[in-house]
Amino acid sequence: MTTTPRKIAFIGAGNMTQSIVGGMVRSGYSNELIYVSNPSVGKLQLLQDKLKVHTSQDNIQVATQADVIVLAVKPQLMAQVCQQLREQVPNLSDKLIVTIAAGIRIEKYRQYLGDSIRMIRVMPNTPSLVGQGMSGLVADDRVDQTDQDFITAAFNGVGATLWVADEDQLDILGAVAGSGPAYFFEFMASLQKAAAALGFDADKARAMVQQTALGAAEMAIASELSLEDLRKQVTSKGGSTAKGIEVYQAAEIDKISAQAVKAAVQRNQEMAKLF
Ligand SMILES: NC(=O)C1=CN([C@@H]2O[C@H](COP(=O)(O)OP(=O)(O)OC[C@H]3O[C@@H](n4cnc5c(N)ncnc54)[C@H](OP(=O)(O)O)[C@@H]3O)[C@@H](O)[C@H]2O)C=CC1
Ligand SMILES: O=C(O)[C@@H]1CCC=N1
Repeated sequence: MTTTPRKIAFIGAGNMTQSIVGGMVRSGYSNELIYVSNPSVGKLQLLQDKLKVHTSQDNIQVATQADVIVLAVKPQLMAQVCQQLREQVPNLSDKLIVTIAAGIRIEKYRQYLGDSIRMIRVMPNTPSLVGQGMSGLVADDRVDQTDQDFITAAFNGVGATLWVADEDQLDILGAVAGSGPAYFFEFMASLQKAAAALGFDADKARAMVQQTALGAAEMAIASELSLEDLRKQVTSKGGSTAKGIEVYQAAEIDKISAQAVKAAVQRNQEMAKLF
């Protein structure tokens, strides 16, 4: 998909912006077209040194120059940041507004930024930094195909994209894929600790865990087998894996994941009300 490059401004230079901007530049998006603002200078300096994008401590300055504004602050700060943009950025309704914040609904942004905005909500994740992100997207009915293609291409540059039907689905995607890297890191850390407890030093334990995670993920992507069948391929009858899997199943791993995802969805819904 070829799209016309646009000037894109990120408001907030935290974890997620660092990942997306890093991934975009690495995938060939011109750093000349990327602007980032943040109140403290440390993160801006990092972006400037590594990626040579434009940086500023002034949200209004970067937002005014851009065709696309990406809101990348914590949900708690969104109202305040939007208020400032609404008051001080000329022609806001001509710009495409993208938000990556969890929870907050498009309807709320219309209250914050004015009823005439056009908006896409994206739910990315931090592996965008290494080009392996998973981003969910949903647009309001004012966004045209050109806007959708532009944002799809930008986020395809940092991984995979999935348009979802509505904001309820985005909450679920966020609870699985947005938060998901944290679940996988938690699980990987637990395996690392298990190996360390049996005598491996932490570095070697980490190396074996992360390479195994990578191999399993790549196999899952490459294979047409179900995840269940891939698991069975490893689980020799009467063998060692069966004993390990028995432990996970006895602890009801499916139930644990279902509870974790539900809890995260619920928090997205709470944030929609709170912020
Ligand atoms: N982290 C993740 O995995 C994901 C996060 N998200 C969403 O992305 C958004 C950002 O999250 P994340 O990057 O983790 O958060 P961070 O806290 O890492 O980043 C937020 C950034 O916003 C900056 N900031 C604070 N106040 C302002 C302001 N008034 N104007 C401009 N910038 C400001 C902060 O600067 P300073 O530190 O200097 O105060 C900080 O650098 C959230 O809404 C979250 O829901 C979505 C998907 C995944
Ligand atoms: O924890 C959060 O609220 C954000 C959204 C998904 C990942 N981080």
